[in-house]
Amino acid sequence: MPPDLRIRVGSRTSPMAVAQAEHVRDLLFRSGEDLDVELIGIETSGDRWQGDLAELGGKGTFLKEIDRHLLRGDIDVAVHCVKDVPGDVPLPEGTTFAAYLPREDVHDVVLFPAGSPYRGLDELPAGARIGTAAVRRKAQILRKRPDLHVDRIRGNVNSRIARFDSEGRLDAMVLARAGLRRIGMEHRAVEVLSLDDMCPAVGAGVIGVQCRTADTGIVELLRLLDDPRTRTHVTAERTMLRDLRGRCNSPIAGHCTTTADGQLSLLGMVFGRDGGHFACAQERDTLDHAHELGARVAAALARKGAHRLIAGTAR
Ligand SMILES: NCc1[nH]cc(CCC(=O)O)c1CC(=O)O
Repeated sequence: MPPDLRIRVGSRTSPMAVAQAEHVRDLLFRSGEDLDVELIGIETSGDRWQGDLAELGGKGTFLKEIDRHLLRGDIDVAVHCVKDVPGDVPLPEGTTFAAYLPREDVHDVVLFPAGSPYRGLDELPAGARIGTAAVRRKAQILRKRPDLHVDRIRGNVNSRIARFDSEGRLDAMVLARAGLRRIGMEHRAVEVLSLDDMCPAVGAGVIGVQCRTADTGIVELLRLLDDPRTRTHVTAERTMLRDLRGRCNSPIAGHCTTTADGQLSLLGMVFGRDGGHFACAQERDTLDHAHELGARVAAALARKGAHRLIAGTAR
């Protein structure tokens, strides 16, 4: 007997994206349904392009190309890092994130070259070079250590680590622990940055699984993988991001958690380019008010000058 349902799962071709798609495939197999799951790698122009992503139209470029495959029916399911889903454009009509997998670790970590005598950002001498592509990380590194140089490094996580090791140009590099874990490189993390020193990106550590809204069978199947607590946290964070009209690489951080007494707590931060200026707001609400909470934190940040900071015009 052929399986009841054949599902084509699309993802980008980087090792991290493939690991995520394989994880979703394994979860689908374990769902108990009779399935045939095929993984389809989609090489996007952003993966081939080695220049500045902003010139290509930003991180959303990857998403748009994968969306097109989903809408055209070349794939049935797309697997994304929620962190990479732009906050300022709506999802394409006719698609939905039917599952958010349980959130993984949200800490950023610091890598050092082999043989480095240093074990933490605090130990680095003035003028040391730190690699990261995220303005959120750059601002928070400079907030603590304005004497360090932050250099852009881009490409997928494996190629970043390969260049970091081979070029010897940088004294340290900051990456997400969740991403390292997915590609089996967690042993490279030397320092784990505290959440106070490095507020995570909106959607950090969350894998989102998208499908066509009209595919009710697949929507129902993916629902089995959905983690309601993660969905609530992502809803609060992404409502905040949307209201701030955060671009893919805006200097915005946001982290929603559930407190011990069962409330939602959302911390939002917006940074100026040099890390010297920032706005910060934290609010609480009940579990059924994730949207309202996100909107309230965004409004509080706006009152504190968030839009000038995002535009890079604060002083
Ligand atoms: N921008 C790339 C990206 N998108 C998601 C992750 C890490 C895993 C996650 O937070 O979901 C990474 C790598 C990194 O930031 O080091």
